[in-house]
Amino acid sequence: MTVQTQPDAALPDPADFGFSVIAEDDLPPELLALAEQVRHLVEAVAHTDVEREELVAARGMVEALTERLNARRRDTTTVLKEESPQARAEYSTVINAVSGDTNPAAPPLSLERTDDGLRGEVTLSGAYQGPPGAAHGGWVAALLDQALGAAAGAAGMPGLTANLNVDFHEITPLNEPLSVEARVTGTERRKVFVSGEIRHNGQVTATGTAIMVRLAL
Ligand SMILES: CCCCCCCCCC(=O)SCCNC(=O)CCNC(=O)[C@H](O)C(C)(C)COP(=O)(O)OP(=O)(O)OC[C@H]1O[C@@H](n2cnc3c(N)ncnc32)[C@H](O)[C@@H]1OP(=O)(O)O
Repeated sequence: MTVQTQPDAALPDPADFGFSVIAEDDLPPELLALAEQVRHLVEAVAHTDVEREELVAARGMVEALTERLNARRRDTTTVLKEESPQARAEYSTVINAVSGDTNPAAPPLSLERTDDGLRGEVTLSGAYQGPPGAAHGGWVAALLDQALGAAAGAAGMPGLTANLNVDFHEITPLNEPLSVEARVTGTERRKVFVSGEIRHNGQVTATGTAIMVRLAL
């Protein structure tokens, strides 16, 4: 198996598939701030134990706010074009469940290039709980899936996850900074082999490997 990258000119352009493409500058900072505030709201709703009258009042406010925000909606499939320091264009969905800055459901995980792949930090709030005090395994897998897929994309080989294996070595704690790393380990025709891990305080909590199948051009 060999690790190869391809020139930018050969990378698929999402616009060719009919998707709307926007740049980072097109996302107003006010939207990022709103999404962050709503993450706090979700965490508060998940944990609140206030009186029923307060719950009814809060629901009314959130209902009114939902109506205001729905006045103008972005297409779900909108793609974000990011210019990396190396000037290679990278693409991701704006409303990405794991890394979407404007998606309040996303933790969000943001990744940066390292010598051999990508690395990022993320903290999962109590809203991502599975067992008491620990992250839900599905979300641990989602962090790895995103990082592994992004590592293939950052290496010039964007694709879809065909197979994902996750080993859970320790519980992944909530409300603690986690580091996520991923890299390409090999290629075979359209298959891109990737591996990665999540660490808390340097201790590996979960490892993952995946096969990404490159988009057929
Ligand atoms: C843009 C960059 C940033 C993106 C970051 C996003 C991260 C998030 C990643 C995701 O969550 S992706 C969403 C979850 N994945 C999917 O929804 C994929 C659904 N499956 C498919 O669409 C197709 O099955 C797939 C594109 C993966 C493969 O179909 P193809 O018809 O294009 O491929 P084909 O069947 O010809 O197989 C190509 C190679 O992959 C191999 N392969 C296919 N499925 C496999 C599988 N499940 N396990 C192992 N190998 C598999 C297959 O054997 C073959 O290997 P060989 O070259 O050795 O012959």
